[in-house]
Amino acid sequence: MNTEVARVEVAASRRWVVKVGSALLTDDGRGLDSAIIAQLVNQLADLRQRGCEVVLVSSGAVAAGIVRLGWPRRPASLHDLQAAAAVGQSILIQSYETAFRQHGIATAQILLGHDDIIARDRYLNARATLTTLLRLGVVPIVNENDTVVTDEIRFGDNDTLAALVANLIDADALLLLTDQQGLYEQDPRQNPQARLVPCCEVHDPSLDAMAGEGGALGRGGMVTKLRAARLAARSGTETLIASGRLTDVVALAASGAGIGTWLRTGKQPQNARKQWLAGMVRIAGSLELDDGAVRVLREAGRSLLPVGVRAVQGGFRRGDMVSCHGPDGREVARGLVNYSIEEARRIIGQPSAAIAGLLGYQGDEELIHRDNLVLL
Ligand SMILES: Nc1ncnc2c1ncn2[C@@H]1O[C@H](COP(=O)(O)OP(=O)(O)O)[C@@H](O)[C@H]1O
Ligand SMILES: N[C@@H](CCC(=O)OP(=O)(O)O)C(=O)O
Repeated sequence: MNTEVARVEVAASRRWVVKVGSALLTDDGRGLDSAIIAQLVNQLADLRQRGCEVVLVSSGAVAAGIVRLGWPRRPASLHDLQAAAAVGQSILIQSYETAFRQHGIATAQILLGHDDIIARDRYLNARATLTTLLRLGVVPIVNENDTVVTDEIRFGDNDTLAALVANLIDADALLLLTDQQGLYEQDPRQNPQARLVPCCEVHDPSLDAMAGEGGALGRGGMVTKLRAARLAARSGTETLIASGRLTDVVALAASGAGIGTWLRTGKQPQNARKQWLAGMVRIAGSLELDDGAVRVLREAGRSLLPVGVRAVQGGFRRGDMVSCHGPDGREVARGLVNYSIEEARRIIGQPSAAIAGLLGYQGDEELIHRDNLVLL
């Protein structure tokens, strides 16, 4: 694996997901470390100054809540953990909002479960909200919705959540900040002589034997980071695992400096994204397009508007995958549809400006947005 090429490519990344683990943020469970938060926020503000978009995925709610409630250790009971997360989440978000405000940057709290990203209709909603926030210049701060999820809080798996967010917004790079310099050939807590892996193809099977579990806070360790990097690679996102304690780690990562462990996708991002979208779900229906719609999809890479659709078939709901055919019956594209079949029947053949009048509410102007469309 050519480390130099990898770093130069990643230095060109524009859309970043940065994930910060509890181990780093809470000094291994001793409450939120405001110095680390301030430092991190300064660095993310600088990244924004370079013209990059940033989504922050931050853990730390449970650890902050435990300290606020005066509990001596992490509880075993699921409901206690959920209560601690609820207490800690507001402390966490308040700390970030205060720190980002110093830079004139607004933040947004986004609480998600894995199901919110896997269910097709919620996927579209989450994607639209996140991309709208990025367009508005806001930094979304994502955490698990610990009040309602159970598996995630049990396994403490914000690494997977960060990867799913990277898929959701087609991030160019995923930066996993933790308390180690990167992935070592063996857990350095067990073998301090272990060597750092600087760069590797993400699907290389030799990595599995290297990655071990997490520290005292009982989380996923490098196992979930490696799994997250593999998930992120589905949408062409490159992953860097690095130490959040390294001075200027974000700037170093963004300039392609030789730090941490890069896990490369080995694929063109566009191809990876299309394959991922195409292989995602079963086809729930079909749309018959007119010649004009086929042409703009193929030649101009545009979204599919209701006006270019002549007929619809199947039993699809918002967020389902549908296939799009030309007048000659040949399949030209597949994509995630913004309306159910009942709604689609009422708006096809009509200009988007008429949607509000036809449905009684203003939905998306496209039947399928170009970001959710794969040409065949
Ligand atoms: N091969 C490895 N290289 C580096 N760290 C490893 C490895 N295997 C296991 N680990 C452990 O993973 C921990 C980081 O993961 P975790 O505790 O889940 O942190 P975070 O809160 O940042 O997600 C490290 O402190 C380390 O003990
Ligand atoms: N939602 C939990 C996340 C726990 C978690 O994933 O922790 P980590 O492995 O440190 O990223 C919290 O905020 O405490």
